Amino acid sequence: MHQTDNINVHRIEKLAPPSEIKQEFPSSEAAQDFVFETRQHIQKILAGEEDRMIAVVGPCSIHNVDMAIEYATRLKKLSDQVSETMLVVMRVYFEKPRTTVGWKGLINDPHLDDTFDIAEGYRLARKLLVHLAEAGVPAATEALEPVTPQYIADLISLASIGARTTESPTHRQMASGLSMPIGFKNGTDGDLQIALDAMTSSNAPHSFLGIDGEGATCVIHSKGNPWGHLILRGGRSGPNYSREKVADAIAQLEKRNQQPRLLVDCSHGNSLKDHTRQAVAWRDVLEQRTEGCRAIAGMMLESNIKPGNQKLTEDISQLEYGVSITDACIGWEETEQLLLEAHERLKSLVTA
Ligand SMILES: O=C[C@H](O)[C@H](O)COP(=O)(O)O
Ligand SMILES: C=C(OP(=O)(O)O)C(=O)O
Repeated sequence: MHQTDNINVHRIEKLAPPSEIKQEFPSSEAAQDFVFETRQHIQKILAGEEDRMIAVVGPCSIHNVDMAIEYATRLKKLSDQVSETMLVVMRVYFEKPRTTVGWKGLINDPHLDDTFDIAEGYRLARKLLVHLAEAGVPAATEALEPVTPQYIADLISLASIGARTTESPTHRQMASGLSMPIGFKNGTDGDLQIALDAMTSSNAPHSFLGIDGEGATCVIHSKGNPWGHLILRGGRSGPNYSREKVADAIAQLEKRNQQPRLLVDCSHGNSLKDHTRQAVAWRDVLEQRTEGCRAIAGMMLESNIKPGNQKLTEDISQLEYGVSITDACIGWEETEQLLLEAHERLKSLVTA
């Protein structure tokens, strides 16, 4: 008899359920309150009820928890300085959707050596997220694997669905049940339609497959997520943060009776993947906002302790501390400069 299933599967491992990992790294009452309150502020900004902007700032990916904590410590100090004009949320991206193949992030491969110790990945992710929430640093992440939210979503204030998965019904369903506001990136080709459709889809209730806290397969009946928003990230057709492109995005949102609120990702297609161009996008978008474009609710920067990026080598002891192992990021000095500059320019827009 020929075997007809699991032909292309090498091995299947059981994974500790969310409840077990959460018990190891529980979130405190203070952390829960902090996440709850941060989400409320983000919602108010998205609804146009707060004059501040959202600034999602941080590494392309987290590959070293100590490094992430050092980054967060710097960011906390900086966000306190600019808190009157911006709600700074740290990019704490644990899952990387690759174009083809490559390291898929700290959760998938926490030891950076293709051992795929996912249970340890979830432990490290929770350990870091608990630390951040207790230190008063809000976390934003990309929601990629549909089971991951059961492990970490209680500690996340803002999520996004990436350019490669915005068109996926599975991700839209997952988004419909997530507890935090969720941004949808336009497609890698620059197409906005898939993100607009994703907002409509995730705003509706869905019944779909997922896991519960014990790791059992379940049917999840979601209510719909009313806090979907658009993220302009540029694409193969070029950047899409110009006045013209932003006006077109707003018109498309309005035509669909969707809230005309969006975030601009200054990296990816909007920087043509050249980190030195993120500042160009940042300043342009900031000018649009200071000229009165209220629909721009926030901006995103890929930033790290040191600028640029490096290849993930087999000998990880050779990795340079503070440098991204995925997309190139701006360094800390430039991050500080861009946020402080934005703070000065946004002051006049904030009513006491
Ligand atoms: O932000 C991260 C990357 O742009 C995304 O994961 C795709 O990366 P890749 O094209 O290097 O695989
Ligand atoms: C993968 C990312 O972006 P995008 O989906 O826009 O490529 C990201 O923000 O890490």
